[in-house]
Amino acid sequence: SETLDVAALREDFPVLDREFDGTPLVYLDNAATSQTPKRVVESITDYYYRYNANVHRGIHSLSQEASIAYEEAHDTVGEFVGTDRREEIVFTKNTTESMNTVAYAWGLNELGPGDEVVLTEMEHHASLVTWQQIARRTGAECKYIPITDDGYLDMEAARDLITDDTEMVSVVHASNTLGTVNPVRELADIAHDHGSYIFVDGAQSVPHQPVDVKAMDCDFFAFSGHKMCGPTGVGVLYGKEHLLEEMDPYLYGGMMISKVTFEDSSWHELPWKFEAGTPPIAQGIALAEACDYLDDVGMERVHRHSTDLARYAHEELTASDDVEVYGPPADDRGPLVAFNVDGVHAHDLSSIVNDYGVAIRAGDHCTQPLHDVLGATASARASFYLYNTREEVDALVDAVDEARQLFA
Ligand SMILES: Cc1ncc(COP(=O)(O)O)c(CNc2co[nH]c2=O)c1O
Repeated sequence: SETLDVAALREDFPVLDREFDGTPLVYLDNAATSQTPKRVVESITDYYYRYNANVHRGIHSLSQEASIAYEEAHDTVGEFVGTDRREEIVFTKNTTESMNTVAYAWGLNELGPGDEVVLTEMEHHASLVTWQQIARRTGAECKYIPITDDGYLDMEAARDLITDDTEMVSVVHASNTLGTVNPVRELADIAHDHGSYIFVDGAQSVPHQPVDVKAMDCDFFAFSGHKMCGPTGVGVLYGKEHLLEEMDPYLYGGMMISKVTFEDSSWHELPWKFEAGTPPIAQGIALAEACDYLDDVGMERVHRHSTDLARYAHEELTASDDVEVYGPPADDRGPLVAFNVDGVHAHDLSSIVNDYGVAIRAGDHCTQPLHDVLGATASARASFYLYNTREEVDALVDAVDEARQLFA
């Protein structure tokens, strides 16, 4: 069917049965981290119970099993985002480390005075602070594509800002604050027309919509396992093979080498060149399981379900004229709403709705410069996923109303 059987899916997530003093949990903080289905958790226990061993093909059978499972996990994760080359899929700790890998291994070597890195005003600190500091260390300059009043990227400004001096465009695919989904293929074409690379931050898009890195033509792409039904401790860096081939490693040590003498060393083949030391073996295998889980649910259905909930929440919250929701209109956004209620600080709001079992986030969502642009010191944010329901949106709206009464 075209819709999700949410009641059946919720059976996969025991944590959703939690109660606090008899009040059922209403988990609406999925942009921070998603919940983890039983079969993903079981893949971790199965690894530790049956074939825990260090990888990279130790001679013994247990290591062979662990190595093959870990290597094939790269294939499964690659297929999930549209590449059939495991050489293009590096497992890291998280999106943040994936971005730092390119900023250090490429940026530190290639950037210098006169070079420019073009970001957007809606970047997460994982890319904004990283490129800002690498630019500071190399003498390069960061520029920021502004957003329009209704939370879209100003594409006319983008065309002016991306020039032949631009060496890297780093852009969030789906904003974790505005809900804006950016035209990354168009941005990739503009970047490439000027001889620049493009890095797409997919932390909030891969969990929620079908992603094809080849159709997008991005040079680098990053996302995190814990936001897409996977465990914490594993992230992914996708890179076009020839670019990763040309890049120096980011971290040095065991596993990432081929030959080592006292004088010098040579590197292992891709993607292992970028996976120094003992990698997140169980986590990588579990991330592949999470990809299979989401494929079984159906990413088009996940996307439709989550964005429908965000649309409903937007409409219900803005029915009160003291609520401001940031970002694009209700019917053109990713699966989240960041908002403020006049007279109720976001932290107070999230604390009060928590008394009703509703878990949302309050703060800057690691987008402080964006909040400066929005003229808000903080915002509350509800973010949805495949296991949330319209009744849970109603619980949010009712709890917000309780907060409103308290502060009236
Ligand atoms: C767009 C975006 N980029 C990068 C990251 C960093 O991911 P990590 O390295 O796995 O932490 C996040 C996490 N965003 C959030 C983490 O907590 N609340 C959030 O909105 C994000 O939303």
